[in-house]
Amino acid sequence: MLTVEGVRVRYGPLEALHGVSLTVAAGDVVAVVGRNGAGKSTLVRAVAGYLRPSGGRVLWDGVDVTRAPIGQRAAAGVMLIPDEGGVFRSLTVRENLEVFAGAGRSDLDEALDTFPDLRALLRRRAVLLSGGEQQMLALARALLAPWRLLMVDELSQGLAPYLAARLYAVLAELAAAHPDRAVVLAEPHPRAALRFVGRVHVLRRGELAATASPSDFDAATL
Ligand SMILES: Nc1ncnc2c1ncn2[C@@H]1O[C@H](COP(=O)(O)OP(=O)(O)OP(=O)(O)O)[C@@H](O)[C@H]1O
Repeated sequence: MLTVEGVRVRYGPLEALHGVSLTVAAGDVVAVVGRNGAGKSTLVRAVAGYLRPSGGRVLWDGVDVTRAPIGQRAAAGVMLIPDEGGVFRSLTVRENLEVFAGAGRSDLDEALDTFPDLRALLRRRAVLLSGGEQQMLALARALLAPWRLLMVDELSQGLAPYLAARLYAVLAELAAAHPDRAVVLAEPHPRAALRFVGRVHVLRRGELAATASPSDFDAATL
């Protein structure tokens, strides 16, 4: 489904990714781990189209989308929840969900059934939500879009461990229920995510340093 081939990304004079290659197949739930600054966010942003690689290729269903705009990739099912969550802070919870559900679609039940805590918050502005509630809203919104590849950058950031575990479990269940879908978790602190993923890609200083099964993954390799 996704093939990343030798992708390089530069920020001005700094090259943050030095030719990273990996694949994600339908049904996969994978973690991309690495220390702060290793290049995790850069990689998922390049896949989603927020950043233009300076080298290499991103293939989606075999089609070269390296230079395709974000909207075109999103329409094809490639979705990123960025590390700042990406919710519209001045809109209410309901409005945030409706924007993503698309014109004419009023059925928010699928997302609200998955995150029932949001039902009581529908009229609250996103800016007033706690960090955990904002993460739930960001994920709930993503569920309303027609995603096939969902990448979440630092899902566990600022969350209580029980809540992070619940959100990982929701994503893993969604991937299991829809074998044509895949989930990529970019995580600096991978321990809590490991039991939900089938594979771990370790990024180190902009390079893919290792790929391991969660049981073989050794945090010392970070
Ligand atoms: N907008 C930017 N301008 C310049 N350099 C950047 C920019 N964004 C990231 N970098 C640099 O690129 C490298 C990779 O950063 P990136 O954010 O991808 O790492 P990360 O693994 O996601 O880290 P973290 O876990 O801290 O989010 C780092 O050296 C970082 O300083």
